[in-house]
Amino acid sequence: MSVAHKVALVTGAAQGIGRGLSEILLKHGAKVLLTDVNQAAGDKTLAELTAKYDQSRVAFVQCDITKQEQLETAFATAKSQLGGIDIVVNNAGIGDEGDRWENTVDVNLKGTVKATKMAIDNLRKDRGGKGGVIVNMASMAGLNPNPCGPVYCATKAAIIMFSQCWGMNPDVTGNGVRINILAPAFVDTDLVKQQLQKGKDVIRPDIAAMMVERVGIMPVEQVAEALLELVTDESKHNAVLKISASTGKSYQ
Ligand SMILES: NC(=O)C1=CN([C@@H]2O[C@H](COP(=O)(O)OP(=O)(O)OC[C@H]3O[C@@H](n4cnc5c(N)ncnc54)[C@H](O)[C@@H]3O)[C@@H](O)[C@H]2O)C=CC1
Ligand SMILES: CCCCC/C=C\C=C\C(=O)C/C=C\C/C=C\CCCC(=O)O
Repeated sequence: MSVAHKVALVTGAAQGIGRGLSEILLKHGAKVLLTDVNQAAGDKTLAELTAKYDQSRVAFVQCDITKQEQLETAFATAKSQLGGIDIVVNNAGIGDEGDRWENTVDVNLKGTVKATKMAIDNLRKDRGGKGGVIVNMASMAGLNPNPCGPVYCATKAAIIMFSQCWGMNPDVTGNGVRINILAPAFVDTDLVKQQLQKGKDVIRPDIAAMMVERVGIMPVEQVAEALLELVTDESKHNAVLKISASTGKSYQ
């Protein structure tokens, strides 16, 4: 499926991986609704992207994925402002592992669950949608255990299982909806910089540093190419695409 003229909604799109995923979709002709909890960063990214792409193809709406009503507004905005919804990328996530670990469950797991359920409801042909594809952002940390971020790893493992359970539901597949999962290893973003370089909220940052040394850190663009594959290749459904700087892409 070509993404040209399709409408994508991307969560956590103001910076990092989400911004990169949004940009590759724009480059290939999609319309993109950037959504993010951070209004200032979203406004800045929108200004930068409208300077590069047709401004009728990109918009921003503030949306905290833990808030049902803000998600509803975001999905409604994609329809009213960009003309529909074909692609939903549930990318927003955080890595707090210290005293704020419950936030990590709230955002990574509960927020992704809320947004996925809303995406399914909006895409299903029997509910007025056109069908389409959902890509949920997991992590290699949700597949390979490590001692550095037990809560983070658990949320990412849960995203994989949750997504695959919905992805094998005939009410979803039978109504034109594909669900895929992206599982990157380390990517060059603020999340990694803050958690690894400053040791913020990472349990055993020394071991995390050794993992980075062994696996390497990818540019955001490498993850964006992997997303495009999951969106455009219609044979990919319930696929878990792993990607790392050292081993490249492979399907689980
Ligand atoms: N950077 C990495 O090495 C890897 C990151 N990931 C995942 O990729 C996703 C993006 O991470 P990065 O770009 O690295 O992080 P980042 O911290 O650079 O960007 C995350 C974005 O999500 C937004 N966000 C945070 N909480 C939100 C909420 N409640 N609602 C809406 N937006 C929210 C932030 O404002 C920010 O713009 C996350 O789900 C992360 O777990 C997965 C594998 C590796
Ligand atoms: C979870 C590691 C500590 C926290 C570091 C900060 C952010 C990391 C975010 C990620 O999602 C990192 C992704 C993968 C790390 C886990 C495994 C990589 C090793 C894969 C392998 O064994 O080949």
